[in-house]
Amino acid sequence: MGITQRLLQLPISLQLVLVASAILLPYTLYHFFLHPLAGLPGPLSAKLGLPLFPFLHAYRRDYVWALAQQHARYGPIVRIAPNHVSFTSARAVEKIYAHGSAKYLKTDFYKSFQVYWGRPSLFSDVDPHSHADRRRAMASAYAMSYLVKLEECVEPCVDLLVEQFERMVGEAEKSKASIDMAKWMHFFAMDAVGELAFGRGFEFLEKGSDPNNFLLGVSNLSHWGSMAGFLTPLLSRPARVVLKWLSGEPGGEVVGVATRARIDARYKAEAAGLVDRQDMLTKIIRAKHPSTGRQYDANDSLRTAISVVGAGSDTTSVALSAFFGYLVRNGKVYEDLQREIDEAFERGDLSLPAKYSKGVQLELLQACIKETLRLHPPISMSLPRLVPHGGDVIDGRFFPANTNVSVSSFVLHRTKEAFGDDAAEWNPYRWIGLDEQTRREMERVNLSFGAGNRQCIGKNISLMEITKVLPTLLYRFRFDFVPRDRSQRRRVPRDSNGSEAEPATTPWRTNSTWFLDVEDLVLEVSQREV
Ligand code: HEM
Repeated sequence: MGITQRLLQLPISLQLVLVASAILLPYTLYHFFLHPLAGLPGPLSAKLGLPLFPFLHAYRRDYVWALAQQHARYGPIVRIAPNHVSFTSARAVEKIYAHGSAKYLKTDFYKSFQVYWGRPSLFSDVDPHSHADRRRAMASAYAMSYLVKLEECVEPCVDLLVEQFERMVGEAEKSKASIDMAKWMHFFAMDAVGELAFGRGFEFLEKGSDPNNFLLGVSNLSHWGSMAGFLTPLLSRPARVVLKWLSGEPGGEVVGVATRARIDARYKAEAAGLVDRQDMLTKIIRAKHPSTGRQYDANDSLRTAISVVGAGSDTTSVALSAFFGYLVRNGKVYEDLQREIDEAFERGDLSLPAKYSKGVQLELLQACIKETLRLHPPISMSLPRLVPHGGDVIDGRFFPANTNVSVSSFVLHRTKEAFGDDAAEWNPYRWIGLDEQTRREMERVNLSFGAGNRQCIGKNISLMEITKVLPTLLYRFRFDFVPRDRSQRRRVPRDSNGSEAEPATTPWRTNSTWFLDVEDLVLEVSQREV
């Protein structure tokens, strides 16, 4: 009997396995032995040609910790997917995210968001020319000179947050309220961004709740985006359905539903000449395409405003929550910071709510914010870029054109090479009293807001929000972490080093999707005598 006949006599399932192996074998052998990245260390799946490692850990919401483990095991250069290399050195940062250079472009990873919303936004646009046009058109909405106007829009949210805390403390037994700071910081950041980008907050602070599961929708979208990014070329309709199922309901479409009506109403008011409010939405609607001079249409404005919500809400809320999570565990810093804030109020430098221009002068406060963003960078995904035409040398090794390369801020910021022996610790004093040279070296490896042409355009807005709300809350209230036993926790907490933490001593749970989310940060809040 010939070999073909013998094979045909095998059970059909075995025949299918053999056919699949015959097709896949050359593919895996190529990736293992012949691919230009073959020989680089990394997870086996990458060597076999499968993007399983990043996808699986995005799905499990533990991407940053898994990546940190790979680097601890293999060193500063790791092949994490068939065509994706992760680095952890200052030299790689300088090459990949060089300032003033558009050589290394964003990869298809970002296109997953285009697939979701139909067209690119300022954040997800991978084309350097249309991105440059968008960035120029939107520059005035983010300009430093406009910040004072935006600060006025955010102020009612700070007042409302304080009122709600006063109410909760007033109603609590012994005037000590257990408040989930992660939830309330999320409400604050989302309402603030709503005021800026949609002309009105989303009423989370007013209601103290999220009846339409809007925040869950944003969080599920962030999970979706982190998984989908690694599969972009394969994002067929069935794959999208499966990803949607994996990331859960509701999806990001709740954002579109909640925001469309606001944009339409503002367009009508704008046409009738009834808009005198100076917020980002005014700028977004009036923005003109730099080349054609034409205004963007309502769909474009909606996408731009949604991208402000996507990029500017969870990031700020994560930063605020992480700040409290670290502060309550560091008594000495808390004491010093409280003194700095109280003295500023006594001198009359700060008033309620705190002004950005004054808060920015508080040295320790600013150091605490910087340190929080260092150790807990709110964007948890690495920011992949394409090696340009002709290939390039990174970290002493040549990489061919179109290799995906990235540096994870989370992993880089925790290396001793970047931040010294105590890199894994929250130590705000590291940012104080630096000579110019050391400060520049630390900034060189500080990727919290990204770097280069695609650096965060909303950095000043978010620092304004954070600098207003923190001294205001810390002046009015005392925050303590009261150890809780396991039965009081919704889930076993994970500390920011990724390990399952002792529930009694860890104030939060963290997750790594697009954002390094903070959850379940319940603190005991009481009013201070001021
Ligand atoms: C603590 C708060 C924030 C952090 C840590 C943060 C971080 C970042 C990072 C790392 C990037 C670069 C992403 C990449 O290279 O792929 C980025 C981009 C961006 N951010 Fe932020 N962000 C924050 C707040 C905000 C706010 C409040 C806004 C809007 C009001 C905003 C709007 C944007 C936009 C539009 C981009 C895309 C810019 C471009 O590609 O030209 N961000 N952000």
